[in-house]
Amino acid sequence: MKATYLDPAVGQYLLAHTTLPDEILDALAVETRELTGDDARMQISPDQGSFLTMITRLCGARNAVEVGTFTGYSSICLARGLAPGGGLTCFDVSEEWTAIARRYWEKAQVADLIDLRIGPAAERLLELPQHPAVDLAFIDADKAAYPVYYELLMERLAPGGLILADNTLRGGRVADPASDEETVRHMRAFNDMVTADERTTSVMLPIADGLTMIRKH
Ligand SMILES: C[S@@+](CC[C@H](N)C(=O)[O-])C[C@H]1O[C@@H](n2cnc3c(N)ncnc32)[C@H](O)[C@@H]1O
Repeated sequence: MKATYLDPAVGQYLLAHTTLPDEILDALAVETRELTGDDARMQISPDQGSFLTMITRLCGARNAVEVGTFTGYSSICLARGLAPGGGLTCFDVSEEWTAIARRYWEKAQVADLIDLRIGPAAERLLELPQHPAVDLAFIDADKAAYPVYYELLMERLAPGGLILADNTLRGGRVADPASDEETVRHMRAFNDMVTADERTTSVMLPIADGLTMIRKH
């Protein structure tokens, strides 16, 4: 349970009443813990994975983008929600972590739907054409660069398209005036920028570590 600001009993109840991940995602979570140790905390939570599949499907997304793939959990969830004929373009700097993702894309039978671009996402996103427009994008990489990813994606987003930004609550610390961590300051600045953006409407959801849904007008 990633939502650390929730009462643990409520968190367990919530998980018990959400569609569970399948054995492929469970195996990926176990292998990620074995191979990456503490870095495994970066992986999205099972309830968030179910949400990503559902929202991708509800949007009818055909052209989806992920910034921050790690070992592949969220990319499998996004790919599973794509409309027929759709595709997902993934951006990450790590060959090592995404090699695990590639293995699990094969197991999940979504490898043919995913195009992985290795390198700093702020540079590689510039190569993404404006057409076809992006229907849905998930941002889950280095927090300082969220505003850059947001602008690059907004330029490529279809009217009515969605950006989902992860970790926008930082364990609730964004709302704690005593918290002065660098990533918390970055996330407060990003959240303020999103709220002030008149091109969009947004909703901050208290799922996992905070997930903001931003819809372009
Ligand atoms: C929080 S993890 C992503 C977790 C993933 N969404 C999942 O469900 O497992 C963040 C990822 O962002 C990647 N990353 C960090 N800085 C980056 C950059 N400048 N460009 C592209 N990817 C970056 C890291 O290599 C890491 O895999």
